[in-house]
Amino acid sequence: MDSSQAPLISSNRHDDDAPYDTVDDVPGARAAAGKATDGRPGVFVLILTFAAGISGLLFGYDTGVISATLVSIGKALSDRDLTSMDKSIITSSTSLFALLVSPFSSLIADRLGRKRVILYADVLFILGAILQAVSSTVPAMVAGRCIIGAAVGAASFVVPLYIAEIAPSSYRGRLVTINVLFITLGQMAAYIIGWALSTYASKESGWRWMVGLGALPAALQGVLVAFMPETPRWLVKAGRSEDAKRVVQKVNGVQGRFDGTADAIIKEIELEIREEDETRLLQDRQTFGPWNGLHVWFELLGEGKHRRALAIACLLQGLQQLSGFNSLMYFSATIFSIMGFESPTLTSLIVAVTNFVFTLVALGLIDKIGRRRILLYSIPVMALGLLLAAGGFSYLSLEQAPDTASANESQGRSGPAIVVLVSIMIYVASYALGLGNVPWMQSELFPLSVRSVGSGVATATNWAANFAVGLTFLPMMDALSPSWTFVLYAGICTVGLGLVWRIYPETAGLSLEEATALLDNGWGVRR
Ligand SMILES: O[C@H]1[C@H](O)[C@@H](O)[C@H](O)[C@@H](O)[C@H]1O
Repeated sequence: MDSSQAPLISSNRHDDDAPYDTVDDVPGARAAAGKATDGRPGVFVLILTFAAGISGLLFGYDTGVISATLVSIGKALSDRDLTSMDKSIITSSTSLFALLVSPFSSLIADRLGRKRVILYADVLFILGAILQAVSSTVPAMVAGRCIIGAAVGAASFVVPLYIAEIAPSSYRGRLVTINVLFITLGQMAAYIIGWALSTYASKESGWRWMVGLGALPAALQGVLVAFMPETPRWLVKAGRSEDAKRVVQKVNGVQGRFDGTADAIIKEIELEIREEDETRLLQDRQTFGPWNGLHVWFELLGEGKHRRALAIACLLQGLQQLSGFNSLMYFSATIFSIMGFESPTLTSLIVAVTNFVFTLVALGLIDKIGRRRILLYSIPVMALGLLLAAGGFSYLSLEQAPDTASANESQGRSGPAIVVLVSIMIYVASYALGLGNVPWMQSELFPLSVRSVGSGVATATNWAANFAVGLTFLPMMDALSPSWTFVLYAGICTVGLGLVWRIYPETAGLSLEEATALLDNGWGVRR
Protein backbone atom coordinates (compact mmCIF):
# COMPACT_ATOMS: atom_id res chain seq x y z
CA MET A 1 0.00 0.00 0.00
CA ASP A 2 1.33 3.43 -0.92
CA SER A 3 1.87 5.22 2.35
CA SER A 4 0.25 8.41 1.09
CA GLN A 5 -3.00 6.49 0.60
CA ALA A 6 -2.92 4.48 3.79
CA PRO A 7 -5.81 5.05 6.20
CA LEU A 8 -5.09 6.99 9.35
CA ILE A 9 -7.52 4.98 11.44
CA SER A 10 -6.43 1.74 13.01
CA SER A 11 -8.14 -1.29 11.56
CA ASN A 12 -7.07 -3.49 14.46
CA ARG A 13 -6.27 -6.35 12.14
CA HIS A 14 -3.01 -7.73 10.98
CA ASP A 15 -1.85 -10.23 8.42
CA ASP A 16 1.78 -11.16 7.98
CA ASP A 17 2.66 -9.05 4.93
CA ALA A 18 0.55 -5.98 5.60
CA PRO A 19 2.14 -3.11 7.49
CA TYR A 20 0.98 -2.45 11.04
CA ASP A 21 -1.61 0.33 11.10
CA THR A 22 -1.11 1.42 14.68
CA VAL A 23 1.44 0.53 17.27
CA ASP A 24 -1.32 -1.22 19.20
CA ASP A 25 -1.41 -3.83 16.44
CA VAL A 26 2.10 -4.92 17.37
CA PRO A 27 1.77 -7.34 20.26
CA GLY A 28 2.73 -5.52 23.49
CA ALA A 29 4.22 -2.64 21.51
CA ARG A 30 3.17 0.36 23.58
CA ALA A 31 4.19 -1.16 26.87
CA ALA A 32 7.46 -2.44 25.45
CA ALA A 33 8.24 0.83 23.71
CA GLY A 34 7.45 2.79 26.83
CA LYS A 35 9.63 0.57 28.98
CA ALA A 36 12.56 0.64 26.61
CA THR A 37 12.55 4.36 25.94
CA ASP A 38 12.02 5.25 29.58
CA GLY A 39 15.07 3.34 30.83
CA ARG A 40 18.17 4.97 32.30
CA PRO A 41 20.55 6.14 29.58
CA GLY A 42 23.24 3.49 29.14
CA VAL A 43 26.96 4.00 28.53
CA PHE A 44 26.38 4.07 24.77
CA VAL A 45 23.96 7.03 24.99
CA LEU A 46 26.30 8.84 27.36
CA ILE A 47 29.20 8.38 24.94
CA LEU A 48 27.04 9.68 22.08
CA THR A 49 25.87 12.65 24.17
CA PHE A 50 29.48 13.43 24.97
CA ALA A 51 30.56 13.08 21.33
CA ALA A 52 27.72 15.32 20.13
CA GLY A 53 28.31 17.69 23.06
CA ILE A 54 31.74 18.57 21.62
CA SER A 55 29.76 20.83 19.27
CA GLY A 56 28.33 22.64 22.32
CA LEU A 57 31.85 22.93 23.64
CA LEU A 58 32.95 24.46 20.35
CA PHE A 59 29.94 26.81 20.32
CA GLY A 60 31.02 27.99 23.79
CA TYR A 61 34.75 28.09 23.02
CA ASP A 62 34.41 30.06 19.81
CA THR A 63 31.96 32.60 21.24
CA GLY A 64 33.91 32.94 24.51
CA VAL A 65 37.41 33.20 23.07
CA ILE A 66 36.68 36.53 21.40
CA SER A 67 36.86 38.30 24.78
CA ALA A 68 40.58 37.57 25.34
CA THR A 69 41.36 37.76 21.61
CA LEU A 70 40.14 41.35 21.29
CA VAL A 71 42.42 42.58 24.05
CA SER A 72 45.42 40.62 22.78
CA ILE A 73 45.40 41.47 19.07
CA GLY A 74 47.08 44.86 19.54
CA LYS A 75 48.13 46.22 16.12
CA ALA A 76 48.43 42.77 14.50
CA LEU A 77 45.47 43.32 12.17
CA SER A 78 45.73 45.95 9.40
CA ASP A 79 48.69 47.56 11.28
CA ARG A 80 46.52 49.64 13.64
CA ASP A 81 44.64 49.45 16.93
CA LEU A 82 41.15 48.01 16.61
CA THR A 83 38.37 50.60 16.78
CA SER A 84 35.14 49.94 18.70
CA MET A 85 33.47 49.39 15.33
CA ASP A 86 36.12 46.78 14.29
CA LYS A 87 35.59 44.94 17.57
CA SER A 88 31.82 45.03 17.22
CA ILE A 89 31.91 43.75 13.63
CA ILE A 90 34.46 41.01 14.40
CA THR A 91 32.25 39.86 17.27
CA SER A 92 28.79 40.14 15.79
CA SER A 93 29.63 38.70 12.34
CA THR A 94 29.63 35.33 14.13
CA SER A 95 26.06 35.74 15.40
CA LEU A 96 24.89 37.14 12.05
CA PHE A 97 26.12 34.02 10.24
CA ALA A 98 24.70 31.76 12.94
CA LEU A 99 21.36 33.47 12.37
CA LEU A 100 21.58 33.05 8.58
CA VAL A 101 22.71 29.42 8.62
CA SER A 102 20.47 27.83 11.26
CA PRO A 103 17.33 27.63 9.03
CA PHE A 104 19.31 25.99 6.20
CA SER A 105 20.87 23.43 8.48
CA SER A 106 17.39 22.14 9.31
CA LEU A 107 16.91 21.38 5.60
CA ILE A 108 20.24 19.53 5.37
CA ALA A 109 19.50 17.68 8.60
CA ASP A 110 16.25 16.36 7.12
CA ARG A 111 17.69 15.52 3.69
CA LEU A 112 21.17 14.19 4.48
CA GLY A 113 20.94 13.35 8.15
CA ARG A 114 21.84 14.87 11.51
CA LYS A 115 25.36 13.42 11.51
CA ARG A 116 26.13 15.07 8.21
CA VAL A 117 25.32 18.51 9.67
CA ILE A 118 27.60 17.81 12.65
CA LEU A 119 30.36 16.81 10.22
CA TYR A 120 29.90 19.87 7.97
CA ALA A 121 29.92 22.09 11.05
CA ASP A 122 33.24 20.49 12.10
CA VAL A 123 34.77 21.27 8.72
CA LEU A 124 33.61 24.90 9.09
CA PHE A 125 34.93 25.07 12.68
CA ILE A 126 38.36 23.93 11.43
CA LEU A 127 38.43 26.26 8.39
CA GLY A 128 37.28 29.24 10.46
CA ALA A 129 39.88 28.55 13.17
CA ILE A 130 42.72 28.35 10.65
CA LEU A 131 41.60 31.46 8.76
CA GLN A 132 41.42 33.50 11.98
CA ALA A 133 44.81 32.21 13.16
CA VAL A 134 46.61 33.27 9.97
CA SER A 135 44.69 36.52 9.35
CA SER A 136 46.65 39.75 9.08
CA THR A 137 43.83 42.19 8.23
CA VAL A 138 40.51 43.05 9.84
CA PRO A 139 38.46 41.79 6.83
CA ALA A 140 40.28 38.41 6.90
CA MET A 141 39.54 38.08 10.60
CA VAL A 142 35.89 38.99 9.97
CA ALA A 143 35.73 36.30 7.24
CA GLY A 144 37.08 33.73 9.74
CA ARG A 145 34.50 34.80 12.32
CA CYS A 146 31.72 34.48 9.70
CA ILE A 147 32.75 30.88 8.95
CA ILE A 148 32.81 30.13 12.68
CA GLY A 149 29.34 31.70 12.89
CA ALA A 150 28.02 29.35 10.21
CA ALA A 151 29.45 26.42 12.17
CA VAL A 152 27.97 27.63 15.47
CA GLY A 153 24.56 28.21 13.86
CA ALA A 154 24.45 24.68 12.47
CA ALA A 155 25.75 23.10 15.68
CA SER A 156 23.38 25.02 17.97
CA PHE A 157 20.46 23.72 15.96
CA VAL A 158 21.47 20.12 15.29
CA VAL A 159 23.06 18.94 18.55
CA PRO A 160 19.97 19.22 20.77
CA LEU A 161 18.04 17.55 17.95
CA TYR A 162 20.53 14.67 17.66
CA ILE A 163 20.68 14.12 21.43
CA ALA A 164 16.90 14.29 21.79
CA GLU A 165 16.30 11.80 18.98
CA ILE A 166 18.83 9.32 20.27
CA ALA A 167 18.05 9.57 24.00
CA PRO A 168 15.53 7.58 26.03
CA SER A 169 12.43 9.79 26.23
CA SER A 170 12.42 10.49 29.96
CA TYR A 171 15.94 11.95 29.75
CA ARG A 172 15.37 14.42 26.93
CA GLY A 173 14.52 17.41 29.15
CA ARG A 174 17.56 17.18 31.37
CA LEU A 175 19.84 16.79 28.36
CA VAL A 176 18.78 20.27 27.22
CA THR A 177 20.43 21.77 30.28
CA ILE A 178 23.40 19.44 29.93
CA ASN A 179 23.92 20.85 26.45
CA VAL A 180 23.91 24.40 27.88
CA LEU A 181 26.40 23.15 30.47
CA PHE A 182 28.69 22.08 27.62
CA ILE A 183 28.39 25.56 26.10
CA THR A 184 29.33 27.26 29.35
CA LEU A 185 32.18 24.77 29.84
CA GLY A 186 33.51 25.72 26.40
CA GLN A 187 33.29 29.40 27.33
CA MET A 188 35.17 28.77 30.56
CA ALA A 189 37.87 26.80 28.71
CA ALA A 190 38.18 29.69 26.24
CA TYR A 191 38.67 32.15 29.08
CA ILE A 192 41.29 30.00 30.83
CA ILE A 193 43.21 29.37 27.61
CA GLY A 194 42.80 33.06 26.68
CA TRP A 195 44.25 34.15 30.00
CA ALA A 196 47.11 31.60 29.90
CA LEU A 197 48.12 32.49 26.35
CA SER A 198 47.81 36.24 26.80
CA THR A 199 49.99 35.96 29.91
CA TYR A 200 52.58 33.37 28.97
CA ALA A 201 52.77 33.23 25.16
CA SER A 202 54.39 35.85 22.95
CA LYS A 203 52.28 38.91 22.11
CA GLU A 204 52.43 38.19 18.37
CA SER A 205 51.38 34.55 18.45
CA GLY A 206 49.30 34.21 21.67
CA TRP A 207 45.98 35.33 20.21
CA ARG A 208 46.58 33.28 17.04
CA TRP A 209 46.84 30.12 19.17
CA MET A 210 43.68 31.12 21.06
CA VAL A 211 41.54 31.19 17.94
CA GLY A 212 43.42 28.39 16.17
CA LEU A 213 43.07 25.87 19.01
CA GLY A 214 39.33 25.60 18.30
CA ALA A 215 40.30 23.40 15.35
CA LEU A 216 41.43 20.54 17.63
CA PRO A 217 38.13 19.48 19.26
CA ALA A 218 36.46 19.91 15.87
CA ALA A 219 38.99 17.52 14.29
CA LEU A 220 38.45 15.06 17.14
CA GLN A 221 34.70 15.21 16.66
CA GLY A 222 35.11 14.88 12.89
CA VAL A 223 36.76 11.49 13.55
CA LEU A 224 34.19 10.45 16.18
CA VAL A 225 31.31 11.23 13.83
CA ALA A 226 32.41 8.31 11.67
CA PHE A 227 31.59 5.99 14.60
CA MET A 228 28.38 7.73 15.67
CA PRO A 229 25.13 6.26 14.37
CA GLU A 230 22.42 8.27 12.67
CA THR A 231 19.31 8.75 14.81
CA PRO A 232 16.68 5.98 14.56
CA ARG A 233 14.04 8.51 13.56
CA TRP A 234 16.04 9.80 10.59
CA LEU A 235 17.01 6.25 9.53
CA VAL A 236 13.38 5.12 9.51
CA LYS A 237 12.43 8.19 7.51
CA ALA A 238 15.17 7.34 5.02
CA GLY A 239 13.71 3.83 4.63
CA ARG A 240 16.52 2.13 6.62
CA SER A 241 14.45 0.52 9.35
CA GLU A 242 16.87 -2.40 9.84
CA ASP A 243 19.74 0.02 10.61
CA ALA A 244 17.39 1.98 12.87
CA LYS A 245 16.57 -1.21 14.76
CA ARG A 246 20.25 -1.90 15.38
CA VAL A 247 20.70 1.62 16.81
CA VAL A 248 17.65 1.26 19.06
CA GLN A 249 18.99 -2.06 20.34
CA LYS A 250 22.34 -0.51 21.19
CA VAL A 251 20.86 2.63 22.72
CA ASN A 252 18.53 0.66 24.96
CA GLY A 253 21.01 -2.09 25.70
CA VAL A 254 18.56 -4.75 24.56
CA GLN A 255 20.59 -6.31 21.79
CA GLY A 256 19.50 -9.90 21.21
CA ARG A 257 17.52 -10.44 24.39
CA PHE A 258 14.46 -8.26 23.84
CA ASP A 259 14.24 -8.16 20.09
CA GLY A 260 10.51 -7.57 20.26
CA THR A 261 11.04 -4.31 22.15
CA ALA A 262 13.24 -2.83 19.45
CA ASP A 263 10.71 -3.95 16.84
CA ALA A 264 7.96 -2.18 18.73
CA ILE A 265 9.94 1.06 18.94
CA ILE A 266 10.68 1.00 15.22
CA LYS A 267 7.04 0.29 14.40
CA GLU A 268 6.03 3.22 16.57
CA ILE A 269 8.44 5.53 14.78
CA GLU A 270 7.23 4.24 11.38
CA LEU A 271 3.63 4.88 12.30
CA GLU A 272 4.35 8.32 13.70
CA ILE A 273 6.21 9.31 10.54
CA ARG A 274 3.48 7.90 8.32
CA GLU A 275 0.78 9.76 10.19
CA GLU A 276 2.77 13.02 10.03
CA ASP A 277 3.38 12.55 6.30
CA GLU A 278 -0.26 11.76 5.63
CA THR A 279 -1.54 14.76 7.56
CA ARG A 280 0.95 16.98 5.76
CA LEU A 281 0.14 15.57 2.31
CA LEU A 282 -3.58 15.92 2.90
CA GLN A 283 -3.32 19.49 4.12
CA ASP A 284 -0.87 20.48 1.39
CA ARG A 285 -3.09 19.03 -1.33
CA GLN A 286 -6.23 20.63 0.05
CA THR A 287 -4.89 24.07 0.84
CA PHE A 288 -1.69 24.84 -0.95
CA GLY A 289 -1.52 22.76 -4.13
CA PRO A 290 2.00 23.31 -5.43
CA TRP A 291 3.11 25.29 -2.33
CA ASN A 292 3.90 22.09 -0.44
CA GLY A 293 5.29 22.53 3.04
CA LEU A 294 3.80 25.99 3.59
CA HIS A 295 0.96 24.65 5.70
CA VAL A 296 3.15 24.28 8.75
CA TRP A 297 3.85 28.04 8.71
CA PHE A 298 0.16 28.79 8.34
CA GLU A 299 -0.59 26.40 11.16
CA LEU A 300 2.01 28.07 13.39
CA LEU A 301 0.76 31.59 12.74
CA GLY A 302 -2.91 30.80 12.15
CA GLU A 303 -3.84 29.16 15.44
CA GLY A 304 -4.08 31.19 18.63
CA LYS A 305 -2.42 28.59 20.88
CA HIS A 306 0.56 28.22 18.52
CA ARG A 307 0.90 31.99 18.26
CA ARG A 308 0.92 32.20 22.04
CA ALA A 309 3.59 29.49 22.26
CA LEU A 310 5.65 31.34 19.66
CA ALA A 311 5.26 34.67 21.48
CA ILE A 312 6.50 33.13 24.74
CA ALA A 313 9.41 31.24 23.14
CA CYS A 314 10.56 34.34 21.22
CA LEU A 315 10.11 36.57 24.28
CA LEU A 316 12.33 34.30 26.37
CA GLN A 317 14.99 33.87 23.68
CA GLY A 318 14.98 37.61 22.88
CA LEU A 319 15.15 38.52 26.56
CA GLN A 320 18.01 36.07 27.15
CA GLN A 321 20.13 38.05 24.73
CA LEU A 322 18.78 41.61 25.15
CA SER A 323 19.40 41.47 28.90
CA GLY A 324 23.01 41.97 27.85
CA PHE A 325 24.73 38.84 29.17
CA ASN A 326 26.82 38.27 26.07
CA SER A 327 28.13 41.85 26.22
CA LEU A 328 30.07 40.53 29.20
CA MET A 329 30.86 37.19 27.60
CA TYR A 330 32.36 38.94 24.58
CA PHE A 331 33.71 42.18 26.00
CA SER A 332 34.38 41.68 29.72
CA ALA A 333 38.16 41.62 29.15
CA THR A 334 37.84 44.89 27.22
CA ILE A 335 35.79 46.45 30.06
CA PHE A 336 38.16 45.24 32.78
CA SER A 337 41.16 46.43 30.80
CA ILE A 338 39.69 49.95 30.48
CA MET A 339 38.89 49.88 34.20
CA GLY A 340 42.57 49.29 34.92
CA PHE A 341 42.53 45.71 36.22
CA GLU A 342 46.06 44.29 36.08
CA SER A 343 45.07 41.07 34.35
CA PRO A 344 41.82 41.73 32.50
CA THR A 345 41.64 38.24 30.99
CA LEU A 346 42.07 36.62 34.41
CA THR A 347 39.48 38.96 35.95
CA SER A 348 37.02 38.23 33.16
CA LEU A 349 37.42 34.51 33.87
CA ILE A 350 35.10 35.27 36.80
CA VAL A 351 32.25 35.81 34.30
CA ALA A 352 32.73 32.41 32.64
CA VAL A 353 33.31 30.48 35.88
CA THR A 354 30.27 32.03 37.58
CA ASN A 355 28.16 31.23 34.52
CA PHE A 356 29.33 27.61 34.45
CA VAL A 357 28.96 26.99 38.20
CA PHE A 358 25.47 28.48 38.37
CA THR A 359 24.34 26.58 35.26
CA LEU A 360 25.36 23.47 37.20
CA VAL A 361 23.26 24.68 40.16
CA ALA A 362 20.35 25.34 37.78
CA LEU A 363 20.52 21.73 36.62
CA GLY A 364 19.55 20.65 40.14
CA LEU A 365 16.96 23.40 40.72
CA ILE A 366 15.09 23.83 37.47
CA ASP A 367 12.63 20.97 37.94
CA LYS A 368 12.16 21.58 41.66
CA ILE A 369 11.55 25.36 41.59
CA GLY A 370 9.98 25.49 38.13
CA ARG A 371 10.80 27.52 35.03
CA ARG A 372 8.42 30.43 35.61
CA ARG A 373 9.24 30.74 39.29
CA ILE A 374 13.01 30.63 38.76
CA LEU A 375 12.69 33.46 36.21
CA LEU A 376 10.47 35.55 38.49
CA TYR A 377 13.05 35.20 41.27
CA SER A 378 16.22 35.63 39.22
CA ILE A 379 15.40 38.47 36.78
CA PRO A 380 14.95 41.09 39.55
CA VAL A 381 18.37 40.08 40.94
CA MET A 382 19.85 40.50 37.44
CA ALA A 383 18.39 44.02 37.26
CA LEU A 384 19.75 44.81 40.72
CA GLY A 385 23.25 43.59 39.72
CA LEU A 386 23.13 45.77 36.60
CA LEU A 387 22.05 48.86 38.54
CA LEU A 388 24.79 48.33 41.14
CA ALA A 389 27.36 47.98 38.35
CA ALA A 390 26.01 51.17 36.75
CA GLY A 391 26.48 52.94 40.10
CA GLY A 392 30.06 51.65 40.37
CA PHE A 393 30.88 52.72 36.82
CA SER A 394 29.80 56.29 37.50
CA TYR A 395 32.71 56.66 39.96
CA LEU A 396 35.33 55.38 37.52
CA SER A 397 37.25 57.14 34.80
CA LEU A 398 36.81 55.10 31.63
CA GLU A 399 38.46 57.15 28.91
CA GLN A 400 39.14 54.87 25.94
CA ALA A 401 42.58 56.03 24.82
CA PRO A 402 45.27 53.69 23.43
CA ASP A 403 47.12 53.80 26.76
CA THR A 404 43.98 53.65 28.82
CA ALA A 405 44.88 50.49 30.67
CA SER A 406 48.06 51.92 32.12
CA ALA A 407 46.49 55.35 32.68
CA ASN A 408 43.68 53.79 34.72
CA GLU A 409 45.83 51.20 36.49
CA SER A 410 45.55 52.85 39.89
CA GLN A 411 41.77 52.50 40.00
CA GLY A 412 41.79 48.73 39.23
CA ARG A 413 41.77 47.96 42.96
CA SER A 414 39.58 50.87 44.07
CA GLY A 415 36.22 50.49 45.83
CA PRO A 416 34.05 51.30 42.79
CA ALA A 417 36.00 48.82 40.63
CA ILE A 418 35.37 46.07 43.18
CA VAL A 419 31.68 47.06 43.35
CA VAL A 420 31.44 46.69 39.56
CA LEU A 421 33.13 43.28 39.69
CA VAL A 422 30.89 41.94 42.49
CA SER A 423 27.72 43.29 40.86
CA ILE A 424 28.69 41.66 37.58
CA MET A 425 29.07 38.35 39.45
CA ILE A 426 25.60 38.76 41.01
CA TYR A 427 24.15 39.54 37.60
CA VAL A 428 25.86 36.57 35.89
CA ALA A 429 24.90 34.10 38.64
CA SER A 430 21.22 35.05 38.46
CA TYR A 431 21.33 34.97 34.65
CA ALA A 432 22.78 31.43 34.68
CA LEU A 433 20.09 30.23 37.11
CA GLY A 434 17.21 31.40 34.93
CA LEU A 435 17.47 33.15 31.58
CA GLY A 436 20.63 31.27 30.57
CA ASN A 437 18.70 27.98 30.57
CA VAL A 438 14.94 28.33 30.51
CA PRO A 439 14.59 29.70 26.93
CA TRP A 440 16.18 26.49 25.58
CA MET A 441 13.22 24.53 26.97
CA GLN A 442 11.30 26.14 24.11
CA SER A 443 10.21 22.89 22.47
CA GLU A 444 7.93 21.98 25.38
CA LEU A 445 5.65 24.89 24.47
CA PHE A 446 4.86 23.60 20.97
CA PRO A 447 2.80 20.56 19.96
CA LEU A 448 4.62 18.08 17.72
CA SER A 449 3.11 19.36 14.46
CA VAL A 450 4.76 22.80 14.79
CA ARG A 451 7.55 21.94 17.23
CA SER A 452 10.53 22.14 14.93
CA VAL A 453 9.43 25.20 12.99
CA GLY A 454 8.42 27.00 16.20
CA SER A 455 11.71 26.16 17.89
CA GLY A 456 13.55 27.23 14.73
CA VAL A 457 11.95 30.68 14.75
CA ALA A 458 12.69 31.08 18.46
CA THR A 459 16.34 30.06 17.91
CA ALA A 460 16.62 32.60 15.09
CA THR A 461 15.26 35.23 17.51
CA ASN A 462 18.06 34.30 19.91
CA TRP A 463 20.75 34.83 17.26
CA ALA A 464 19.15 38.02 15.92
CA ALA A 465 19.11 39.56 19.41
CA ASN A 466 22.62 38.24 20.06
CA PHE A 467 23.76 39.98 16.86
CA ALA A 468 22.10 43.27 17.88
CA VAL A 469 23.74 43.23 21.32
CA GLY A 470 27.19 42.33 19.96
CA LEU A 471 27.02 45.13 17.43
CA THR A 472 25.68 47.85 19.71
CA PHE A 473 27.35 47.26 23.08
CA LEU A 474 30.69 49.05 22.56
CA PRO A 475 29.21 51.95 20.53
CA MET A 476 26.61 52.36 23.31
CA MET A 477 29.35 52.37 25.96
CA ASP A 478 30.99 55.20 23.96
CA ALA A 479 27.84 57.15 23.19
CA LEU A 480 25.77 56.66 26.37
CA SER A 481 28.50 55.87 28.95
CA PRO A 482 28.88 52.48 30.68
CA SER A 483 26.52 53.50 33.48
CA TRP A 484 23.61 54.29 31.17
CA THR A 485 24.27 51.20 29.04
CA PHE A 486 23.88 49.02 32.13
CA VAL A 487 20.82 50.99 33.24
CA LEU A 488 19.32 50.29 29.81
CA TYR A 489 19.86 46.52 30.23
CA ALA A 490 18.29 46.75 33.70
CA GLY A 491 15.29 48.47 32.08
CA ILE A 492 14.98 45.65 29.52
CA CYS A 493 15.10 43.08 32.35
CA THR A 494 12.31 44.92 34.18
CA VAL A 495 10.05 45.06 31.12
CA GLY A 496 10.87 41.39 30.44
CA LEU A 497 10.00 40.47 34.02
CA GLY A 498 6.56 42.07 33.62
CA LEU A 499 5.94 40.15 30.39
CA VAL A 500 7.11 36.84 31.87
CA TRP A 501 4.80 37.41 34.82
CA ARG A 502 1.85 38.10 32.46
CA ILE A 503 2.27 35.42 29.81
CA TYR A 504 4.62 32.57 30.78
CA PRO A 505 2.82 29.71 32.54
CA GLU A 506 4.62 27.14 34.70
CA THR A 507 5.45 24.02 32.70
CA ALA A 508 7.65 22.17 35.18
CA GLY A 509 6.40 18.74 36.16
CA LEU A 510 3.86 18.61 33.32
CA SER A 511 3.93 16.16 30.45
CA LEU A 512 4.49 17.71 27.04
CA GLU A 513 0.79 17.35 26.24
CA GLU A 514 -0.27 19.03 29.49
CA ALA A 515 2.28 21.80 28.96
CA THR A 516 1.12 22.63 25.44
CA ALA A 517 -2.56 22.34 26.49
CA LEU A 518 -1.99 25.21 28.96
CA LEU A 519 -2.03 27.60 26.01
CA ASP A 520 -5.23 26.25 24.41
CA ASN A 521 -7.52 29.06 25.61
CA GLY A 522 -5.24 31.79 26.88
CA TRP A 523 -1.85 32.24 28.51
CA GLY A 524 -2.52 29.59 31.14
CA VAL A 525 -0.92 31.64 33.91
CA ARG A 526 -2.26 30.90 37.41
CA ARG A 527 -1.46 33.66 39.88
O1 LIG B 1 22.30 29.52 26.99
C1 LIG B 1 23.51 30.01 26.48
C2 LIG B 1 24.45 30.30 27.61
O2 LIG B 1 23.83 31.09 28.55
C3 LIG B 1 25.72 30.97 27.12
O3 LIG B 1 26.53 31.30 28.20
C4 LIG B 1 25.42 32.20 26.28
O4 LIG B 1 26.62 32.76 25.81
C5 LIG B 1 24.51 31.86 25.13
O5 LIG B 1 24.23 33.00 24.36
C6 LIG B 1 23.24 31.25 25.64
O6 LIG B 1 22.39 30.93 24.58
